[in-house]
Amino acid sequence: MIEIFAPAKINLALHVRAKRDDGYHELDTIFAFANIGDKISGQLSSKLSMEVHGPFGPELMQITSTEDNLIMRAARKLREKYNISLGADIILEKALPIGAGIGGGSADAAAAIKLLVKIWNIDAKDTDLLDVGASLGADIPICLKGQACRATGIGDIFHDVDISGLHEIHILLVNPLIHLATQHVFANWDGKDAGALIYGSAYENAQRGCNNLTPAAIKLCPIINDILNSLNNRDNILTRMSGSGATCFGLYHDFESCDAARIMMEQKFPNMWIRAGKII
Ligand SMILES: C[C@](O)(CO)[C@H](O)COP(=O)(O)OP(=O)(O)OC[C@H]1O[C@@H](n2ccc(N)nc2=O)[C@H](O)[C@@H]1O
Ligand SMILES: Nc1ncnc2c1ncn2[C@@H]1O[C@H](COP(=O)(O)OP(=O)(O)OP(=O)(O)O)[C@@H](O)[C@H]1O
Repeated sequence: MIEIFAPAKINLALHVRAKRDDGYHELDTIFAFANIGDKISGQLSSKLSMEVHGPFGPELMQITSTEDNLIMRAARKLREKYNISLGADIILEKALPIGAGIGGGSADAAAAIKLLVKIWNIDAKDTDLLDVGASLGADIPICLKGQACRATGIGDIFHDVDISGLHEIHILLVNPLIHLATQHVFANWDGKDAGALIYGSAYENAQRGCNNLTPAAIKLCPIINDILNSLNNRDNILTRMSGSGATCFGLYHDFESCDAARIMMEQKFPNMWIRAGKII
């Protein structure tokens, strides 16, 4: 059995710049990952199958059939592209909330691609795998890359950026357990270009940037505003929403401040999904 971690994707800054003719939006974003995520494991088999477990497993099975799961879609694409007749038994441990702006499905698809490349012993070029990922979702290429960076295009053109200091940062994720559909949030964007992220390092871009999908997400899910206000205090480096929401995050220099914020948020919002971890 091989196991691959599928970490939550965090947009430390997300600048939506323009709507393209194909309906997608040009972005400028700083991606990072947290040590909080799903787990995908699997082994070689004659058929392709998947099981879903974990706290968000039942919800995922209710809204998405196994065949439509991004993991199975990625597996079928790989089999077609590399002419593979083997199968695999895949197990997803779903720990990330669904439709949460932290790329859960994208992280799973990327982890499944990595897993199956190993199980099926595929001699694949990284660029070809990125193409397979991109054909399934805008966030999958960055989840395949799995490293903090700046991205433009629809989030698929990567730029080197100084990421020093990021790995020491503690992060608190807070999700109200309200599913926000990415396309609805984009449809409510105010159309104002937030500009390019040209402030230097990833850390500086995070501090000086913003997430200009936040007003659109708050319109659809007003409690995001309460979460952001509660997270925002003098002990943290930054408070922001990730992606199209509704997950918000606080960044902290040390474990103690992050843990104190976790306890405070758990008392205030006992029914929300709240996790403390680190940027990886
Ligand atoms: C907002 C982000 O989370 C930031 O990382 C991502 O760009 C979203 O990536 P994703 O969920 O993988 O997106 P996809 O599954 O490809 O697209 C879902 C929907 O989001 C909208 N979408 C997505 C990405 C993008 N750059 N512009 C868009 O307008 C489109 O309406 C699309 O139909
Ligand atoms: N393995 C999976 N995990 C989660 N969602 C999946 C998965 N496979 C398919 N989906 C579908 O994808 C939709 C988006 O889920 P996901 O959790 O990736 O959203 P998200 O966190 O908002 O993503 P992003 O941050 O990339 O916009 C779900 O509504 C679900 O129907």
